[in-house]
Amino acid sequence: MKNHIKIFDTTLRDGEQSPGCSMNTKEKLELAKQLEKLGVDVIEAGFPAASNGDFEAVKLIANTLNTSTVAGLSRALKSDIDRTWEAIKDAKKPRIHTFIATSDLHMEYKLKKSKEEVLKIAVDMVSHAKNYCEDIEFSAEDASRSDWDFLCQVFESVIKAGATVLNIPDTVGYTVPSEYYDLISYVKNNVKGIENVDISVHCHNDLGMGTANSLSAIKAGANQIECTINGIGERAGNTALEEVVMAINTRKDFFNNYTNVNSTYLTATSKLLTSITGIHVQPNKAIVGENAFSHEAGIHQHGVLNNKETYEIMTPESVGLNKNKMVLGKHSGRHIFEDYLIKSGYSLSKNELNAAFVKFKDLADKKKKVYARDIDAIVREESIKIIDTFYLEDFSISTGKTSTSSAIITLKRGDDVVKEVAMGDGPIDAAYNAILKIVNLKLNLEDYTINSITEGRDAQGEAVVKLKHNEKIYTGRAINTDIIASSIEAYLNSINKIYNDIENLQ
Ligand SMILES: CC(=O)SCCNC(=O)CCNC(=O)[C@H](O)C(C)(C)COP(=O)(O)OP(=O)(O)OC[C@H]1O[C@@H](n2cnc3c(N)ncnc32)[C@H](O)[C@@H]1OP(=O)(O)O
Ligand SMILES: CC(C)C(=O)C(=O)O
Ligand SMILES: [Mg+2]
Repeated sequence: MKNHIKIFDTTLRDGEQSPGCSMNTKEKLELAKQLEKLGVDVIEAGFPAASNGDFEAVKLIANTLNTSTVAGLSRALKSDIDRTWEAIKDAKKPRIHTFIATSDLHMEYKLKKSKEEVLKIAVDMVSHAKNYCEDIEFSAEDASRSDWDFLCQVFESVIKAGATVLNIPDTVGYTVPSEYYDLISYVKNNVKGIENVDISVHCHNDLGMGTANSLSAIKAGANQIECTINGIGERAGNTALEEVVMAINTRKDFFNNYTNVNSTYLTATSKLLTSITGIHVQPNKAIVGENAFSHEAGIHQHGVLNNKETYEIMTPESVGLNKNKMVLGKHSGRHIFEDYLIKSGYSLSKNELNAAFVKFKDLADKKKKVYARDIDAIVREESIKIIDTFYLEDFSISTGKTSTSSAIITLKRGDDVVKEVAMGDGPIDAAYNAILKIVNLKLNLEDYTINSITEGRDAQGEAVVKLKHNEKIYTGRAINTDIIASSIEAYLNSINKIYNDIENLQ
């Protein structure tokens, strides 16, 4: 029997506590809806007593969501709990989450209270919250640095007072996996009534062990993980949701657990958070980093070309990405280089390929990034076979919000100059339709992308166009600060490769 691990997302509360991650009501609601779509069990929407703005955001989220439980955080203080209930009372599934610190350090210096006082406050406030709501989570802040027996005493008492979820936070990211495993096991074995409540863990990343500690805790019997998208949160952040979900999915053999999260929405959710906060994910971040499914090393690329499982433990599709990325660089080998050239529509002899590969390696030694245009230049040098049939002489585009786009394209073929006009769904489509009238080919546009490869208002846009002709894919590329020009040139580049093949066959 597999066990359900509940995912408690606190991006909107602990995540929002990261410097620079404050969100307004509209942004919080948008993210909350995405988290519900992602399938998280509990969304901690905020700390209603923190500000009127947070109160309104939590209330709006509570009134909008349908399937996820909506939790609001409160100190162990009547006024905080009252304010939280006011915000979440209309939720389909409301939860009051209240907390108080149990470590000697926090009790002495922060709360200035004795153990007995803290125990009483915890019980009284859980009882107070229970008057409002059935679902009550109690967190013992700084649990991992607390006296274990005192912690058990507090937990046993709050269960009697009505707590339905016990959270054992590693508030300052201090613990390590085996110690945390022992702590969860100790609590499980020494708290009466614990079998009737959920055991939750909430880890921070100060030593980079948030995910490892959370996973170790579920091995010890925890059944709720508190986490955030992209791992944002206080200081070095919280356990990253995408990491625990994919670890549980990927290592079913080890954990024998499942979550309700639809992992194919992970990338979209991560990107939504980045677009709201403006805080980018590091490229080597597990699951959602730009390099998480990229390969640059030749030995790896060769393995992946033969069987992706050689170097990919999960598929890019399973996290909502289209495909992996093969980066051509100084560590790449002949197999991937040849594969790239074939997919780009080049047909080189063995000797040409070898010579181009040597030049590519020399260039990669000098440049940090080798772009497609660099490889095009190398290949063109090596293979005089690719001769442009068509040159772009001129273009003129007319487009607007309410008018249909039209394009006039002038191409040169040898000494002939041909001009055509066409309409289209947008300027690029109009331009491509005009070119098609001139080149007289039956083509299928398989893919079109435009990316900026430099920064600023004068950024260079690289257009990549994949055309299918007679079952073969031809990739055209072009770079220009004018993205319409680069789009037209990339299309022509692809067409010239097709013509090149046609002429070679004759
Ligand atoms: C580990 C965590 O992430 S805990 C959550 C942390 N999140 C936040 O703090 C964000 C929201 N916080 C806030 O907006 C503000 O801190 C507020 C509104 C909650 C309180 O603001 P203020 O009243 O100005 O107090 P301030 O933040 O300076 O100090 C905290 C007070 O709460 C007390 N306190 C701290 N934790 C708790 C608790 N769990 N239960 C009861 N009281 C607590 C402190 O002892 C201190 O009390 P004092 O004012 O009597 O000395
Ligand atoms: C409020 C609690 C759960 C918390 O964020 C922590 O202890 O880190
Ligand atoms: Mg926290």
